[in-house]
Amino acid sequence: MTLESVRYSRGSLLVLDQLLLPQECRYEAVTSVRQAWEAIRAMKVRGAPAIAIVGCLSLAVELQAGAGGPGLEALVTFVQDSLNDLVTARPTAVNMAQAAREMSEVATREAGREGATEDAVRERLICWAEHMLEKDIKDNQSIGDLGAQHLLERVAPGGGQVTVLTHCNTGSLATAGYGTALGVIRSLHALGRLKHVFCTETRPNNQGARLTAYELVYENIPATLITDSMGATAMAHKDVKAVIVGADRVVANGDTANKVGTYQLAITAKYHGIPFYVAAPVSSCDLSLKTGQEIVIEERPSQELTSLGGTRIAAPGIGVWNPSFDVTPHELITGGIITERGVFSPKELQIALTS
Ligand SMILES: CSC[C@H]1O[C@H](OP(=O)(O)O)[C@H](O)[C@@H]1O
Repeated sequence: MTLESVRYSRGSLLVLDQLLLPQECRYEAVTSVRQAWEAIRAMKVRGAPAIAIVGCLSLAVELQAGAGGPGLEALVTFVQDSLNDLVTARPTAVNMAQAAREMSEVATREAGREGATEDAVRERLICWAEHMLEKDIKDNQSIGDLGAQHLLERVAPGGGQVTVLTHCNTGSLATAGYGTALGVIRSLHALGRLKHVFCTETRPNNQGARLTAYELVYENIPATLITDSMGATAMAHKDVKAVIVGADRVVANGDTANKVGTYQLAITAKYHGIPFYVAAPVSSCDLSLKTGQEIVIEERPSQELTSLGGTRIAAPGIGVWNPSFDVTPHELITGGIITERGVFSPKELQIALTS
């Protein structure tokens, strides 16, 4: 059985409180968009695809319970207001914003149909959100398989096993299941071609140590935890053949926002001649932005740096800068961008996704 970030059945949404892992595996009911917003903001649920899925499913749960209306106009306004609210929970990952745009279009289109009824529009919106959940798992499996194949052809064409390094959590917990970068690692393991994974500890909330390590142990994948600052020495001494990370937003020129620390790993990988891959669904690609400079980077509360488990560790009075993400320039993404539609160089991405 794989780990589930989300448990959903019509009218009921449970999310795994990831702040409690690995000590406790507790699911929490989400019955409203407001609760979803709070769970996303607090990082109980996290990861670009999982954020969008939980956001849209929370709206589906409210719609199933009869929220919105009466009347088509009031229903559409309720849906749009709810989606606009969800987008504000965390700004960097693009998936929630893309999903909000699409779901909002569905609401407007369905409500505008001749003879449209409130019940029919409600049903269509709920089905749309449910479909997201199914699609994400399939997309991740494609990312995993395409990425593993590409990576092996590049770094181990003659056969044999490979050691890889990954950053942050991009697994089942960050998606509807299987994972993006961690999906590639799962596929390598399933093929018998994975020798070892190095996973970084990662801020905020030590997601690598608490979540990625948990998933790797759970799946019996051979893995070692390192601190973020050990990336260079791991590449120099541990026969790392590729670095694979996820993404919160990939823009038109291939620049990629991902968990802070990604950028330094990409520089280090280039220095060592190690291919650097980004694995992300098309829903994490934002072709409306030309370069990474346009991406809004979320800044997290200072307590995430100054305290550990509720105990203050930093000198009182010290200033804090705590960006949650950084942007890796496209020229450092030397392996490619792995999507469910194929593996593309940053230069190829825009044309590949629009043709
Ligand atoms: C497949 S998830 C992509 C992305 O999400 C994480 O961000 P966060 O934990 O802040 O939600 C991280 O940057 C992952 O690489």
